[in-house]
Order: sequence, then structure tokens, then C-alpha cells
Amino acid sequence: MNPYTELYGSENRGPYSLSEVLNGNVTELTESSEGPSTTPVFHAEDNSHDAFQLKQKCIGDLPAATISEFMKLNSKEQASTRSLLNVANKILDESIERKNGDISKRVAYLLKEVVRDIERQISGQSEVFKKQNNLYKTREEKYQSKIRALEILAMGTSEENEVAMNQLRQLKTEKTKIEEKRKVEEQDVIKLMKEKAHSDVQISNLKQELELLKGTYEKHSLQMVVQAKETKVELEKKVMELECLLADSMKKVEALEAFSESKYLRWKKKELGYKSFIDFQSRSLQELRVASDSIKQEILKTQKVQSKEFNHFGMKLKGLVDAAQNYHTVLEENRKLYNEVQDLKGNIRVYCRIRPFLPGQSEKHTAIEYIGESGELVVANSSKQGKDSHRLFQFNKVFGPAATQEEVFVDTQPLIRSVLDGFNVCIFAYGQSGSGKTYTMSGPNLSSREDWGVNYRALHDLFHLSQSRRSSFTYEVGVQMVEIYNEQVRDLLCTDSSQKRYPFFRVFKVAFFLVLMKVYIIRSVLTVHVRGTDLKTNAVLHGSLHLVDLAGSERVNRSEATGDRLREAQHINKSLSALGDVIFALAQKSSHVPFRNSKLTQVLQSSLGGQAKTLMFVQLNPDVESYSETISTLKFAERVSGVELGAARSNKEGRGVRELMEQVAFLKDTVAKKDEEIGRLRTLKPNSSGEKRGISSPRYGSSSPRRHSMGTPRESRTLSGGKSLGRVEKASSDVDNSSDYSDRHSEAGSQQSLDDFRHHKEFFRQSRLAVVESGQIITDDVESNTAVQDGGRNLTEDFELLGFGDADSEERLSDISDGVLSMGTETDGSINSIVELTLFPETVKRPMESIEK
Ligand SMILES: Nc1ncnc2c1ncn2[C@@H]1O[C@H](COP(=O)(O)OP(=O)(O)OP(=O)(O)O)[C@@H](O)[C@H]1O
Repeated sequence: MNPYTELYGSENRGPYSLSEVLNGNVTELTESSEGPSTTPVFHAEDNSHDAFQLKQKCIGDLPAATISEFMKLNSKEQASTRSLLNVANKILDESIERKNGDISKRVAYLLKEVVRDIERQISGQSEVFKKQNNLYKTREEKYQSKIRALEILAMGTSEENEVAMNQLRQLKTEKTKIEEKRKVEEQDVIKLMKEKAHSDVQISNLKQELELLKGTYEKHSLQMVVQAKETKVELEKKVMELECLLADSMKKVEALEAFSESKYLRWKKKELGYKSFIDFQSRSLQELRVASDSIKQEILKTQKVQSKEFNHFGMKLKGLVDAAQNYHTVLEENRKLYNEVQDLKGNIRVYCRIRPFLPGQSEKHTAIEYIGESGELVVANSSKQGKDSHRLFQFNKVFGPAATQEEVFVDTQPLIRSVLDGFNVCIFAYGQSGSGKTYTMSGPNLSSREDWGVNYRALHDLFHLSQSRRSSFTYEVGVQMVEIYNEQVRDLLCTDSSQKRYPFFRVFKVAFFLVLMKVYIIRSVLTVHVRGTDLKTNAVLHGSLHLVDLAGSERVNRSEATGDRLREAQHINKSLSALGDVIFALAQKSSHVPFRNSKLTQVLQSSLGGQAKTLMFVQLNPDVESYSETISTLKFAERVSGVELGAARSNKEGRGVRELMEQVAFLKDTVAKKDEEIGRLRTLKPNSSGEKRGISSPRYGSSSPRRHSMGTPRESRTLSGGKSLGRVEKASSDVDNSSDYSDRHSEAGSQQSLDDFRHHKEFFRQSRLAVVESGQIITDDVESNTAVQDGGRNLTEDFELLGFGDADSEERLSDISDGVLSMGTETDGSINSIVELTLFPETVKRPMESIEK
């Protein structure tokens, strides 16, 4: 708004006049700046204006009274100019006092107006003074002419002179008065001029101040304008933003409104739907109530009828439950009987286990179609046609992919425990590579108890069971690891060669062995020999547990092996096919079972040849790509399950048998001493038979039956069958592999020697078979024993002549062969019995010494 408008309330209203100030309206003027204009101010202005005009128009013709009045008015005006200046000064002083030198716009404007009024008044007054002077001059001239006229007249008439003289006097007095007046007025004019000069100075000061104020005001207003512009821009921006926000909000509001509207409509619809539904429901409820009442009635009726029928039915059901119980008892009995028949027949138990698909094999297809509770297994191959697409097999038990190690062991445990009752037990795993044999036998991770395989669980279990039987039995346990492939036998608990003769430890040492087992991951055959003594009857029992993790059963061409690996695979294959032959012969009840065709079958002879309990784990890879391997594995397993070994027998020895065993051991020891003597004698006669027969090494001089072997030193012998990945060498300890022997010993011996060897070997084999087949473990009298020993000694000597002596005592177990089997001390010709006799010399020796005495 225009500050002037603000000051005066309306733009049409003119500024305040000086007359207002002169009339003493200064305070009123200041106070009324906000209110409407006051009427008396305009009246005062009008009066002064009228007075001024009156002076200008009529002064020349005015009578003396009027002129004096006019003069009064002039002096009045001078007084008003003075008071006007006083007012201005007063306003300035007040402003300076109040505002500390800052004069407000309003005051500045007021002062400007006052100064303008003063200027106007002063210029008016000077005009008036000029006119008055002119007037006085004309009047003076008039009076001069009148005087002259009167003097002329005076000269004419004395009367007239007289009158004229009077008039003249009057005029003279008037003139002096006027002159006096004029002097006074001139003094006033001088005063006024002085005042005017003073006012001019004041005005110029005020003008300067006004200029200064104007400058600062303009500056300030300029700043204000700039600020206002900036603020305006900012505000505009903000307004824009707010407008955008507002637009967004409006949109959202619109969307929300639309949404709520649609929701409202939906709810409305739903409400209507519910209402109609509730109506319908309440109607239905009513109907239902009616119906339920009638149904209740009917139910009551039916209940009565039913309770009668229930009673009747209960009677019948009881009969049925009794019948079912009988049926289950019969079934249970049947199963027991079947198992007993199986036990009596000595059937090899066959458990089939299917491994799950390994991580990353999720896309593979399974060949396993059905797993029955009672050992049924159906395998299928969708790519095959006809009867080949589905095959059904029946085993003692089938473990599916989800079966745990614990579940598998629970079914194996009774068999393992029978070792402590003197039974020979053999558990072996068969199946193609990667089918889970090692997983089942050893477990993937010994540090996790749930992962333990049959091996570790069996040892653990035997240890705990033997501990719990401490009050009636003392048990001694020896553990061997036989790596069939390169014929190593390790007695894990022996620390040096002298101790090697005593691998049997008190049973508590088994705990130590369990710790050792964690160090060695046992795969190669693990054999646990148990000897228990009944504390009441003194009867001694021997039990052994073979745990065999066989090599992969897949065909050689499938294994894609070359070089050493190929030869190894061939050997493995050979031993597995030897196993197949043995199984086949057993299944056919053939009179000759070719146990000696491979080391594997030799080791397993005690378990397959009768009196033992044998369990085979058939491991399957579920992948349909392994279908043909799976089928051949299952066929083999089927054949194995048909093998009857005869009822298992416990190796319990009465006192008599034990004494005889002890005698045998004594005699063996005597023979050994004699052998040593012969050896000594031979060293006394160098260049004797060794040279003649082409045998040079005195190393083979020892003729101990225990230490003699038909084979070469251990490092040159290889046999296939176990899971070892050791060296592959072309050799066999068997008579059927004697061509290998002849090859290897061609440098050392002649053809004659070989013939002798074959002759003696055959002789030994027949003797052993005779002993084994007659079921005799040893002969009844010492004489016959001695005869056998003599025969053995002779043969030993012959062997020595041929150069097939033992390598050294530390490796005697690796030299187990037919030569050893010729000893009359064998129980069944198997490695198991040989190992026992070899490992027990000390324990049988002491009693024999007392007999001798
Ligand atoms: N029941 C099972 N559950 C989980 N994984 C298994 C199972 N059986 C086997 N496996 C896994 O399958 C793989 C092959 O198993 P394993 O080595 O025991 O086979 P194998 O028949 O002993 O093989 P090879 O004859 O080549 O030694 C291993 O990784 C093993 O952990």
C-alpha cells in the first residue's frame, strides 16, 4: 500500500495544511493519522485563503480602517509563519528524541509539507509587501497631488483654505501615523527577512537530512525489495512444491476415495450376500432343527437296535481276534521254524542293501521298484522289454536307501554275538564299485558314532558283551587284518617282533584296539579271534569273526582300468569268480569245492565250508544305468542264498580235546627244535644239498613246519581277492596257479624240483583233505601224530631242498599255504585255524611240558 495512503487513510485526501498546525492541531494531526480527516482543518484553510484574496483585490480602493485591518492581518500572517517554523522545529525535536535520530516517513513527509507551506507563505508575504509598497507610493503620490490642489485652492479662498488647511493637517497627522506604521512594518519586514534567512538555513538543513534519510530509506527499501524478491522466489518455489504435493495428495485422495468406494461397494455386496446367506441359513437351520428332531428320534431307535447288534458283533469280533492272535502266533512260529530250518541247513544269510543316490545325482532314475517287508525286491528297467524289464528276488532282508547303519547292525548283531559262544562267523559285502560296501562294513566316518559300520560296531559290541559276561567267562581277543591281495597279515596290537607271537590280549585291550581302529581305516579282511574260558566247566571255546569288504564286482571292461590297475582288476575278478565257483559248488552240493582257487576263498573257507554262520551283504547301486550289474549281482546273491552249509557248530572244546591240542602243540614244538638242529647241522656242512639242488640261500634253511611254506618269500607273492590296492604281481599260492610258481622259480630251481614240488603239494593236499573230510581235527594217539610230524618233517626237508623255505619268522603268516596245511595240527585247513595254532604256541606249550615230565 502507498505509504501516503497509509498515512492519510485515503489517497484522495490532501496533505494537512499549515493552518491546521497554526490552529494548534499538531497533536490532533499526529493522532488522527490513522483516523478520518478532521473538518475544522479545512475551514481554517478556507478562511486564510479568503483573507488573502480580499487583500489582493480591494486594497487600492479600501478606506483607512480597512487598510489598517489589512495591516493587522499581515502582522498576523507573520506571526503564523513564525509559529509554523516553531511547529516544524518542535516536530523535528520530538522525532529526534523519540526515534534516536530516525525520522519516520510520515514525519519526513509532514516536514516537507510544512516547509512547502512556509515557502508558499513567505513568497505570499513578499508579494503582499511589494504590493503594499506600491500602494503606499501611489497613495503618497495621490496625497501629494491633493496637497498641491489644495494649496492652489487655498490660495483661492481663505475659507476654503481653512477647510483645506484642516484637511491638510488631518492628512499630515495621518501621514505621520502612516509613516510610523510603515517604519514599524519595515522593521517587521527586516525581521521577517531575517527569520526567512534563518528558516532557509533550517530548511536547507532539513532538506539535507531529508536527502540523507531518503538515501538510507531508498537503500533500505531496495534491500527490502531484493529480500522481498528472494523471499518471493523461495515462496514461489515452496508454493510450487506445495502445489505438487497437493496435486499428489489430491491424486492419492482420489485413488483412496475410489478404492474405498469400490471396497464399500464390495462390502455392501458381501453384506447383502451374507444377509441373504444368513436368511437362507436361518431358514435351513429351522428346517434342520425340525429334521434333527426327527433324526434324533430315529437315532434313538437305531441306537437301541445297534446296541443289540454291537453286542452280537462284539461276540463275533472276539472270536475273530482270538483267531487272528492264533494266526499271528502260528506265523511267528512258522518264521521261527523257518529260521531254525535255515540254521539247521546252514544257509548263507543274504541281506541286500540299496544305497541312496549321492548328492548331485537327483536327476538319475532308480531301478528299484519295490522293497518288501519280508525280503522281496523287484528291480525294473523301463528300457527293456518282456520279462527282462522286471525281476523279483527274495532275500533274508532288504534294506532300502533310507536304512541307517544302526538298523543294519541290529539285524546283524545276533550273528556277531554268537562269536562269543564259539561260532565262526563271516560277514562279507559284495557288489559293484561304489555300491556302498565300505559304507556298510566300515562306515563313512569313524568319528561319528551313527556312521559306524558293521566292523566297528561289531568290535564295540563284542567288547561290551564280553565285559558283561565277566562273572562266568574270561575272554581273550586277537585281531588281525589280512590284506589278501598282497598277503599281508597285520596283528594290530603287536608292537615288536617278539610280541608278535602273542597277538591275543586280555579282552580289556580291545578298548585300546577300538582306539587304534580309528587311526587305521580298516578295509583289506578283518578277523577277530575270540578265545573264551568257561569259569565253571573250564571248557574253552574259540570263535572267529571275519569281516570282509570285497573288491568291486563289476566286469573288467566296465572298470576301464589299464596297466597295473587292469591286472589288479583281473586278479580281483579272478578271485571273485573263484568265489562264485565255490558258491556254485556248495549250492550244487558238489563233492569237490574249489576253495583253493584263490586266496579269498581260502580265507573264507572256514566260513563257507561248514560249521560257520555266514552273512553276505549284497550292495546295490540304485541307478538304472547300473541295471545289468545290479542283475548279475542279484543273481549271484540268489545263488549264495541257496547255499546250505549245514548247521553251524560251536567250537567248544572239552578238557580231553584241549589236552590233545596241547599235545599236538608240544609235538610241533619238538619238531621245530629238530628242525633247528637240522638247520644247524646244515650250516656246519656248507656246499652240501643247496649246491646240488641249485638252492643257494641258507635263509630257507629253517624247517619248522609252522614256518615252512610252499610259496616264495612274501614280497614276491600276490593273490587277488581283497580290497587292497597294493601291487599286482602274477602269482598265486594255489596248486592251480603253480605255473606262476614255476615261472618265478625257474631261475632258482630245475624242472625236476618243480615236479617234486607238485608231487609233494598234491600229497599234502590229499592228506589235508583226508583229515578235514573225516571231520577229525587231530589224531587220537600221539604215535599217529608223530607219524604225521615225521612225514611233515621229511616233506619240510624236501621243501628246503627245493628252496621253498620261509622268508623269516616275522612274516610267517603271509606264508600260509598248503605246506602248512600238511601239519596234523590243523582243525579244518582254513587260515583261521592255522592262524590260531600259529598264534597260540606258548599257551599250549606249558601243559605239554608237564605231560612230558
Ligand atoms: N547307505 C548309504 N548312505 C549314504 N551314502 C552311501 C551309502 N552307501 C554308500 N554311500 C556312499 O556312496 C559312495 C560309495 O560307497 P563305498 O565307497 O562304500 O562303495 P564301495 O562299494 O565300497 O566302492 P569300491 O568297491 O569302489 O570301494 C560313498 O561316497 C559312500 O559314502
